[in-house]
Amino acid sequence: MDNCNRRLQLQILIFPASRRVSRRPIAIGRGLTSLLPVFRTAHAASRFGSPSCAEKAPQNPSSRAFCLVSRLSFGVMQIWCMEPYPCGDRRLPHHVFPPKKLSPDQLAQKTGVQYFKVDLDDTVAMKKRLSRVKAERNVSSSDVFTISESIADFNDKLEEFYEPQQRADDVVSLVIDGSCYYDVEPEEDEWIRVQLERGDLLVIPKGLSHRFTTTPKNFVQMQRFFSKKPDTQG
Ligand SMILES: CSCCC(=O)C(=O)O
Repeated sequence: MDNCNRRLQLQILIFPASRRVSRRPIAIGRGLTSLLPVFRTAHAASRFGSPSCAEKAPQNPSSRAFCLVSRLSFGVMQIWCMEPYPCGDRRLPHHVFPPKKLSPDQLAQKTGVQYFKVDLDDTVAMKKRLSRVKAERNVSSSDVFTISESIADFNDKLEEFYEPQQRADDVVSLVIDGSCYYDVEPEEDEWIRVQLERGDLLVIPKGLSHRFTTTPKNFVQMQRFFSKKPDTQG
């Protein structure tokens, strides 16, 4: 064994993998340091879309990694380009590589999709925003839609909602609790993923191909607004 290999082996013996991860960034504080392995798992999950790599992603869909990373995004809506043929769990992020994020303005320019942040605790502001969207989008009714893994046909529902749809009316949704993804397809096989959380209001213009799924939290409650009766929308 040459000197170089001997040094490498010594390093591995002295700092086994789990310790090496948490040693280097000690200067940034214990709290964040302890999150690093979590970030790494989540990053791996989001970076890779191939079947082999998807297997490296957290197996438990309501994983701690996802919840922590999503909480650390500080409530700003996240939008990114998705790989065209995602393999494995559709609730994983399936970023293109290298990841490409979009701003709400870029999303609007590219797809016509509009996004608003609504402060659900400020009733006056919320009503103002909603009545504007309702007037502009010709909304005549709404319902409250909840999906969670406690419902009997949860997986069937997810299958159903992940089928690409094109609606004759705008799709208007306000997330009241939990989180979800809407994927929109401005060009064939070019998917953009929008992650919505509490207070996010999204308007998908009529005719734009889109699909829906939960995040790994498996729970979302949202108010959906219709220009026709809700029972026409499944
Ligand atoms: C969970 S509601 C989402 C369904 C949908 O995308 C649609 O109705 O077009």
